[in-house]
Amino acid sequence: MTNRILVLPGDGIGPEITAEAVKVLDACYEEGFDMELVFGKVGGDAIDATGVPLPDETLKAAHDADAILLGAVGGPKWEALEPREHRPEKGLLGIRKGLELYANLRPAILYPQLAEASTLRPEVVSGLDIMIVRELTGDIYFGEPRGFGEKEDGTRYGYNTYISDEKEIRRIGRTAFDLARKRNRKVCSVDKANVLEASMLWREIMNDIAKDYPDVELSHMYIDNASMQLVRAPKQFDVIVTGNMFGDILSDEASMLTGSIGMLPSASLNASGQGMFEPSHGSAPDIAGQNIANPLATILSAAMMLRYSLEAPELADRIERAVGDVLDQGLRTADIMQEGARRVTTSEMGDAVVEAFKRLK
Ligand SMILES: NC(=O)C1=CN([C@@H]2O[C@H](COP(=O)(O)OP(=O)(O)OC[C@H]3O[C@@H](n4cnc5c(N)ncnc54)[C@H](O)[C@@H]3O)[C@@H](O)[C@H]2O)C=CC1
Ligand SMILES: CC(C)CC(=O)C(=O)O
Ligand SMILES: [Mg+2]
Repeated sequence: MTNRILVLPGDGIGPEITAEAVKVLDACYEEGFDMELVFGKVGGDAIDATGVPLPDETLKAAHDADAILLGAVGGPKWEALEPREHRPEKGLLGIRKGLELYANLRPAILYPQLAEASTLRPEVVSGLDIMIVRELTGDIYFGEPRGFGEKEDGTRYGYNTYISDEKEIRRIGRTAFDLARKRNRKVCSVDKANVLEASMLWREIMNDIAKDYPDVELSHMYIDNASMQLVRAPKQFDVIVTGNMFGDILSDEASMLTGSIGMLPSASLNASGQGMFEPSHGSAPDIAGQNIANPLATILSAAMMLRYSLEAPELADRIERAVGDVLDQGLRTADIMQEGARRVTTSEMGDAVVEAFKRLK
């Protein structure tokens, strides 16, 4: 069966990094992986072409695809655009919601070759392998009402609603516990249940789910403490399960433990296993167009796509080994550059991964 992959390069460094992941997918194709790539527009790229960040055509193509590979969206060109529903980020959120991609998996794995690139001492991070499970279609990013208002005295305000419902909490909780069973059987649920009602319900439901998983250890941590613990002693964590906003922030923090945000891939899955795969970072406008961005997070996201949505785990393993191989060779983009290593461009890094992939049959 032909695997239909929708590629959405997006904005900023998006086109540069997705091009490198596509090279790796092409190498899979050359070895018999049956796929068809379809290209589409989202974010600022779509706004420039059609006036909206998520054209109907893109959403339909997303529904029709077996998996989606996305670069990143957003940038200064569109950040003050009105109406705000038409800003690039709404295109990304629209796909997540439209396909009900509620389970965002963000693995923070330290490649041993990058121990020196981590912001923490090697002994604190060596062997680091955390799975952050972030709820992706609820929380304050989607809660209504939201908007701006004005008080009687003329003071303006902005407001959002943090709402978590039982169904959403249960399904993401189960995702986390199921994953923990395949790992080290430890789930840490991160919330702010000392202050927020939405978090109090979250914690109650997590405790309830835990009754079905007596073999998995559940702990709870407040988000402020978790942010601190993640840089104090990150190896205490196995699976972290948390809400949309806390997970967004914690995963960027965790990325620095692995050397760079350019190393952190992600999978966003729905109940039928369909998924969107994208690096955890944004469109990096500060380095866009210079061929210096790290494409490895996107290449590793393509590997997650092969593992989680397209039933080709052996190709996923091989891509991950190829990434290890290029790091062994001492090849580094600017963000993970180390003394004695060889600095390479975005496209040189992609070429090197393809070369290693072909060699590591
Ligand atoms: N999934 C998405 O499409 C996301 C989009 N955004 C959007 O991206 C734009 C920029 O947001 P920022 O807050 O600056 O976050 P960002 O993640 O784009 O960049 C933060 C910093 O990390 C660096 N960086 C990011 N990816 C890199 C890579 N692959 N290689 C080397 N360095 C890398 C950037 O150069 C920058 O210094 C905004 O419009 C934001 O809304 C932000 C996060 C996620
Ligand atoms: C548009 C943002 C919510 C995207 C983001 O920062 C993320 O998913 O990490
Ligand atoms: Mg983010």
